Amino acid sequence: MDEIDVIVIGAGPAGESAAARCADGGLSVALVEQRLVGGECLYYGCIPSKALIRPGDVLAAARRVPGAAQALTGRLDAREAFARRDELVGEWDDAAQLPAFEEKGVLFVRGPGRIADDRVVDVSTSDGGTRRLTARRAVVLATGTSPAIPPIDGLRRGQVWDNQDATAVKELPERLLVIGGGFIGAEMTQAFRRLGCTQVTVVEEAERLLVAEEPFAGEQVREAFEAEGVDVVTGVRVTAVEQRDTDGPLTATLGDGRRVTADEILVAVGRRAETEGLGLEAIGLTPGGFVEVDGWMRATGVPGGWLYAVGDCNGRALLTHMGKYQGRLAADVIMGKDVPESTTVVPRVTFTDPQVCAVGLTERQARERGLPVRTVTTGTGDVDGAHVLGVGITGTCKLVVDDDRKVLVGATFVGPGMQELLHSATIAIVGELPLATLWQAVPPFPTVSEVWLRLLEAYGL
Ligand SMILES: Cc1cc2nc3c(=O)[nH]c(=O)nc-3n(C[C@H](O)[C@H](O)[C@H](O)COP(=O)(O)OP(=O)(O)OC[C@H]3O[C@@H](n4cnc5c(N)ncnc54)[C@H](O)[C@@H]3O)c2cc1C
Ligand SMILES: NC(=O)c1ccc[n+]([C@@H]2O[C@H](COP(=O)([O-])OP(=O)(O)OC[C@H]3O[C@@H](n4cnc5c(N)ncnc54)[C@H](O)[C@@H]3O)[C@@H](O)[C@H]2O)c1
Repeated sequence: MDEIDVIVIGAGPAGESAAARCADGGLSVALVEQRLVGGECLYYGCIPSKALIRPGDVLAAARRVPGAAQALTGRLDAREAFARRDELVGEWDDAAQLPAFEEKGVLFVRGPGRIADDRVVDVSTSDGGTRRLTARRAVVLATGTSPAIPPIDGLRRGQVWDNQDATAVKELPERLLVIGGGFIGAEMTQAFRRLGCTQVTVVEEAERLLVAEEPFAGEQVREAFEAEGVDVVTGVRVTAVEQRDTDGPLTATLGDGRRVTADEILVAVGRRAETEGLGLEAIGLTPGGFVEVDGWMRATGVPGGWLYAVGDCNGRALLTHMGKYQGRLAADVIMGKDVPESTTVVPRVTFTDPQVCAVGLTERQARERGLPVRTVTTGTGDVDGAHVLGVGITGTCKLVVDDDRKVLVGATFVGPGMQELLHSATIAIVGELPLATLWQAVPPFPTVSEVWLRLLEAYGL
């Protein structure tokens, strides 16, 4: 029996960050992973998806620049893009990830972990045995999520693509149907169209793409998609899927009677927590759902405060950076540091073109909370920095202001390549900086960050 300070189950970004910080703080740590160290993010999420998006983004950026555009005479080479993706995901091998943990003295155990009792974790090992680990201080769950499969007539897991199939693609389908126009659906729709699919259709049941963001965001992304030849269907569900021959095309029937035939269907309708088979019932929790945590990542309803849940598996914010933040936070709490409870300010970037970069509350969310809201908007393409970047840059930037306190509670920037601008808004919101102070933060000329100036002027500064 191994006795250790902290056991982390799941070595995705959240588990990795919890384990690394505990080890850096001098605790003994065991990291348990059933598949690959790096998790969904590194092998089937953030990294491969961004690798597939990047070539099309660079080409689109160059096309906006007269002089550079004329140099673009060839076509995007999907095979080279796949090769670069393979390199970035380390050929789906985690050998390069392990040394960093070994150097920190982390005990790495490969196999599915399961809670057997309070502070006790059993890991099934490849030789058919079980290794029992006991935690002196804490067990941290970081087991992530898996794709949800919607109840659609005829649709079976395995017959359609999920995020793992899409991000590991080797052969481009001619026709792709994407079910779900959220983060994954929107990003992959455009990536596959730009990689060379001749027909891409995205079907979103809500009234617009990226429905959780400001309404103009989904509308502007839709316009861009349609201009690139994507068929965008919103406010409609897929009701049935049929496939005559295994490996043959699939035909989807939509709620409005339309039928769409495609060579592959990507299902991207959200995630479910990977908490089945974890032994949660042994400690009085319900398996299968997200593990509810308090502001310090401690699982609620578990006496003794020894169980933590970080990253996707607690359902708070299904994003790598938030999972890593929660991992650091949990580690600090386990080490007895006096730390404030988790921030609720979540920055998010949808890597479409135009990108949708948002942080904090949308106007609707702020109003629902009863805040005294005032909003200001400006055109992303209206500043000199955007003119210098290229022609035809469009999009909208918006601030949501708490008008009593004169501080920001939300911000959205839509436009190409806006991701690096977002952190300025995150700092303003987390720091609760008064607008009068933001007015003193002078954006350099000629950069797109001048949208800050326009927004504050629109507010009356
Ligand atoms: C296509 C796609 C693109 C994305 N793009 C972005 C992006 O650009 N930016 C962003 O911030 N987020 C993005 N995300 C979301 C991001 O991938 C997740 O938020 C992130 O991976 C969550 O990290 P995690 O550590 O909580 O879980 P995961 O990365 O899912 O890792 C969990 C790990 O736990 C392991 N595990 C599960 N159960 C057990 C068990 N019983 N025993 C041992 N090990 C176990 C799993 O094998 C896995 O390795 C994307 C997701 C997808 C699907
Ligand atoms: N750039 C990023 O940070 C990034 C990229 C990809 C994924 N992610 C993370 O991964 C998570 C999962 O992504 P996702 O796109 O699967 O989920 P999502 O919640 O972002 O979007 C799912 C969409 O599917 C729609 N939907 C649900 N059922 C449907 C149905 N039957 N037919 C048609 N539409 C349906 C929903 O209305 C929603 O718009 C996200 O929550 C996000 O946090 C982040």
